[in-house]
Amino acid sequence: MRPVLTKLAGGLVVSCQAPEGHPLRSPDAIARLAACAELGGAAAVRVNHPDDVRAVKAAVSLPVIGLHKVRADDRYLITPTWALAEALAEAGADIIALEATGRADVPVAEFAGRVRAELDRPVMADVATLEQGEAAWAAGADLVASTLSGYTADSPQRTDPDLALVARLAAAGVRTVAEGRLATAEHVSAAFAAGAYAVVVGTAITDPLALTRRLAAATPTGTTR
Ligand SMILES: CC(=O)N[C@H](C=O)[C@@H](O)[C@H](O)[C@H](O)COP(=O)(O)O
Repeated sequence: MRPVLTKLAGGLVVSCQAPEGHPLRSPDAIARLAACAELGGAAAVRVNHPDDVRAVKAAVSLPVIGLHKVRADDRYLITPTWALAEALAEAGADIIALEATGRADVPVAEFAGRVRAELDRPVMADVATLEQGEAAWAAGADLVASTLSGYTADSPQRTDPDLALVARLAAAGVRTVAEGRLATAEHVSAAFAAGAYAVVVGTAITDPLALTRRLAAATPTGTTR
């Protein structure tokens, strides 16, 4: 196993991302979120776009999982092309996350193989289903993440983490990362109990806008403001 992967074992990965229009949308703000993650005990961070990867690499010594989201008709795809993966490696990403739902430009076996061989980086395959996860693992992905469950038509639509998928992937011998809607310490513990190798938490740590909206909506005046 590549050394960087061992650093993630049993650890918390903090996803430090902010979309266009968000008050935290700047590489400097993302780097500050990553610094908080490092001080707080995260094992790694997950970062969108080469500009943010560069800023984070300069600010922290944690491993960086790089991705590049591309807007499609229905949702964001995760690093769906070779050129985007190449740019993330150039920016210093230690692990490349990519779309492994069948919607990348190239089949997952070819994509994962090229990232590992030509970019010399481990691959985190973002999937929505057990079948996609098993296929990505068979294709040589180093990590398989439940990231996209709940965001595709072929996966269960739910508001809590898909820990059933995590458990099934882990039981199939896949090195599995629990990602997507983990929001509490109980979710984190349950993900490891289900067999996760690592967990990723984003919104619940790094998006004060979403957190404010959720709690403001629970106030008597929240819905009228
Ligand atoms: C579906 C999709 O595009 N997920 C993205 C993947 O990088 C991010 O928007 C999520 O914040 C990340 O997966 C962490 O999940 P959560 O924020 O729920 O903890």
